[in-house]
Amino acid sequence: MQEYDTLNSALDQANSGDPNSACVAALAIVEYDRATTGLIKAQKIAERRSGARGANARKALLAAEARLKHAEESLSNPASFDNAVSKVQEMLSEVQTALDSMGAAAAESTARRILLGLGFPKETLDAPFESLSGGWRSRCSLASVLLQEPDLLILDEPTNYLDVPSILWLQSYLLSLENTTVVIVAHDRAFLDSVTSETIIMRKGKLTYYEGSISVTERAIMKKRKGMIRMKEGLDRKKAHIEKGIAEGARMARKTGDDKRARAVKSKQKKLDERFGLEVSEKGHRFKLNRDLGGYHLTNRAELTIEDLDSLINLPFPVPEALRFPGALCTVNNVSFRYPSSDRLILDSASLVIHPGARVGLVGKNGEGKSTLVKLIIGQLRPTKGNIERHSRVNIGYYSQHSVEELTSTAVGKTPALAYFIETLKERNQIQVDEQTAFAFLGGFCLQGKLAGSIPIAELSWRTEGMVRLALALVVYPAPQLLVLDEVSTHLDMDTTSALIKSLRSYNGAILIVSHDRHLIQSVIEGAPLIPDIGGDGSDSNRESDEDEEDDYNTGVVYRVGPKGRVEALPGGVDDYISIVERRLSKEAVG
Ligand SMILES: Nc1ncnc2c1ncn2[C@@H]1O[C@H](COP(=O)(O)OP(=O)(O)OP(=O)(O)O)[C@@H](O)[C@H]1O
Repeated sequence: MQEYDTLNSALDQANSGDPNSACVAALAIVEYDRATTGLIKAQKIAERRSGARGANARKALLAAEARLKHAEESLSNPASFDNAVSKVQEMLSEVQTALDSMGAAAAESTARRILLGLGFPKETLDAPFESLSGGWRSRCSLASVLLQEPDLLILDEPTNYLDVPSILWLQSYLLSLENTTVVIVAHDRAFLDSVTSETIIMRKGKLTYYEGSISVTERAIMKKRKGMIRMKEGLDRKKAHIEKGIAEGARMARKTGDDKRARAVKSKQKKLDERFGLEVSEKGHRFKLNRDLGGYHLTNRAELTIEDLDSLINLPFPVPEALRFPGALCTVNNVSFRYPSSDRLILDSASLVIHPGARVGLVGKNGEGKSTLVKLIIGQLRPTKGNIERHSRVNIGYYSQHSVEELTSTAVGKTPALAYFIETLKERNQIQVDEQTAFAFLGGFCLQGKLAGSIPIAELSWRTEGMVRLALALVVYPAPQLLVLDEVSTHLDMDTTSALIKSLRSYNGAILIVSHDRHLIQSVIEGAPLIPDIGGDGSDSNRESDEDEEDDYNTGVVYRVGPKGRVEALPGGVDDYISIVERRLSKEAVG
């Protein structure tokens, strides 16, 4: 403490007078203080100890006395004082240069701007890091990486735990970095589409490079694949026609003993064997095997192979039974809510109706009350004011944000997925399911073989993803008429999210989704294409990639759970919400 006091008073001197002398004096005094403390300690030890240990202690005492003498000399000797001053000056100028190059003067204000952009409330900016929860700590780490403005910025799933306002802020921040190359691993399609211009897809251990964002890339792959399929169909028809001609010619040659015809047939067969296959190269010109494909080839044409792009993931959702009695599944009438432990009104006079087969999306900033509204809808919480009516026969399936955490609890984590699935369905839904059926069902969710039968849940190699699939399988197995999904895509990769979107789009039951994933809401609730048309030319070739899209998709309503507990339907859906947020962000940037 004494040393800090010395340094602090030196700092005061530095601010008011000669900084160099003050620094050197401070360092010399600190050294003198240390030496004095060391000497006192050494004296005490030497007094207490006898024998060999006492001799050692006395040696240490002599050393301490020597250090003290040296420190006293350096305080009084003008030559070493000057030497120290020039060394300190050198150090100070190096530090100053480094600080200038880092933009240190503006560092604090930039750090505050980044933290606010990533959603930190003003009052938490100066709170100790240890006091932050896990989600806020990750945001803080992201902020510190952004602050460094490196030449190469690698971000692994930066949008996890970020809400839409923070994601939009991050998008514009990344786009503003002129001298930084950014490499992003992410599953948020809308985010990737807005910030990336090149895509590397890793599949089956192979990396393939593409120009354009993920959606541009996927549309291009689909288009190329469609072209290949058409070409293959044409070739197959042509081949069948030639083969028929050859068979006919050979039959006639045999019947008439016509050698000339037999030779012509043989030549046709040779041509078919050697020169049949791919006719157009990737660049669009006429395909020549020896020019367009490296290596030695026995034939002149390459076999036309069409890569199977269909995702291996397929989440089979059972079909819910229609309710025999008509009526809404859930009606929220003027509901207000506050937690008993708090004064804050989380929801104020909220109203909404969910009809059978409806699509409902909830968007809003972190902490605005989306999950609270969901818990009221499913009956886990009761309104403080107003009322909620539920259809008397409705079966509700609820995937909570905490489903994965529940599965990591020690007791559950030791159980294999299959046993947990059977047991939980029995407990939660009074559904008895036999092993074979459960095994087959989990297989559809990529929990096959040992992954389902013997490996404990906590030891699954792709743990979180596997747990989301298990939790989801449990929620959809009873085929609920109302499926409620709160932040289901946070831990899913893009292939699984796409499979989930497909399953949800064809689900007959009503769906309520809470998500910060704009694409998930837009494609499930608003019926937007599975792969957005970023180019926007709307040509037939682009439509071709939407083979799974239905023209008469039952589009739904997106509600914003906003400030002061208000819940409002957004006529323009997610786009409206994005505009609201962008307006706020640009106001804040000006302010
Ligand atoms: N059991 C509780 N007791 C008191 N306050 C709570 C409780 N649960 C949640 N809250 C508070 O209620 C507010 C709304 O929380 P809620 O989880 O509904 O927000 P959210 O919009 O779903 O947020 P997120 O996007 O982060 O999931 C938050 O400020 C939260 O801290």
